[in-house]
Amino acid sequence: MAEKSIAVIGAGKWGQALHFALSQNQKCLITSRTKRDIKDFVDLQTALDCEYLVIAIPAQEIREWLQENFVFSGQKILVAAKGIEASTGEFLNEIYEEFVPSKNIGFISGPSFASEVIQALPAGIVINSKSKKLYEKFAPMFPRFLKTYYSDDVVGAEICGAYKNVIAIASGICQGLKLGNNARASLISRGLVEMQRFGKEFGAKKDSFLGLSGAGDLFLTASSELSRNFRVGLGLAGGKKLETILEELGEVAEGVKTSEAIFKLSKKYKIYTPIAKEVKLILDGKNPHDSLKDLLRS
Ligand SMILES: NC(=O)C1=CN([C@@H]2O[C@H](COP(=O)(O)OP(=O)(O)OC[C@H]3O[C@@H](n4cnc5c(N)ncnc54)[C@H](OP(=O)(O)O)[C@@H]3O)[C@@H](O)[C@H]2O)C=CC1
Ligand SMILES: O=C(CO)COP(=O)(O)O
Repeated sequence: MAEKSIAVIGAGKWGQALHFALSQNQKCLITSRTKRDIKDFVDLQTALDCEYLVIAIPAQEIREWLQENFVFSGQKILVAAKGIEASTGEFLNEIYEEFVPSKNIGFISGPSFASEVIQALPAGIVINSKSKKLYEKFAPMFPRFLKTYYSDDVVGAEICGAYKNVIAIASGICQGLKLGNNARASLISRGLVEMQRFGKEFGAKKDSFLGLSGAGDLFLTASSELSRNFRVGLGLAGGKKLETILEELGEVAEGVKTSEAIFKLSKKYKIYTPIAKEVKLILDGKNPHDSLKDLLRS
């Protein structure tokens, strides 16, 4: 293993932004499934040989990718994805724990649009890990424009990052239907309560929902057209088919599949999650107007 070396795996929007950020303080390599003519691009094996890895492969794809490509040999890993596996309802930390010991892994959360990070605009992110030592190793690798915080609430951060994408879809629908700012604020704040209620069932800490990982990322994503999930909501409100919306987007919107996972988990554990449920029903074809009426009117 090449000691102190770092690589980003997955050169999508977020992977490239993280590569840019991590290249400020040290040399950072990058690799992806599709070869690209970009600075520091290497083959997968060269990246896997690095001591530090940042993995920016979407949640629904990661299990298969790990099974096919990854052998643990002491690497220290940060997971950049935000989502819950729809086929099993498993959180990313549960998937990764089959491959990586918990002291070697952390999860990035917090409000951080790739398009702003890649312009070196300031943001606060949280590195969530059972190991503070891991945080202390990664933190100095980030540039000053990304202020890093530590939390040991891995499951809380994961639920915040995944759930806010679903609320962002609902918020985009609300905006697309022109229901007004009051309605949108109601939806976002009820969404925060819903996320927290869901998280409680899995041992998440309340504070995570009130800080950068929860409220921070929710307010960002659920109120901006820079969010892919918010744009999915706008498209649904405009009567577009989901397939068309995703094709036009050309990037991942994790909230779509995550709403399925939340629906499943809520049923299994009997958790009251009305917004996520309506998002799932809309994605399955329910009229968005009827859904939002059901949610917002008494
Ligand atoms: N964009 C953002 O602002 C932020 C995104 N995130 C999260 O980061 C994750 C990635 O998002 P983002 O980079 O924006 O998404 P993109 O859609 O831009 O890119 C996803 C990348 O994942 C790679 N990929 C997809 N499927 C596979 C697979 N089966 N095997 C290997 N690689 C695969 C693709 O690589 P290739 O193109 O080489 O085929 C693609 O470039 C998501 O979970 C997202 O929620 C988190 C914070 C901010
Ligand atoms: O997680 C994000 C910002 O923190 C990005 O959100 P979208 O995937 O909706 O664009």
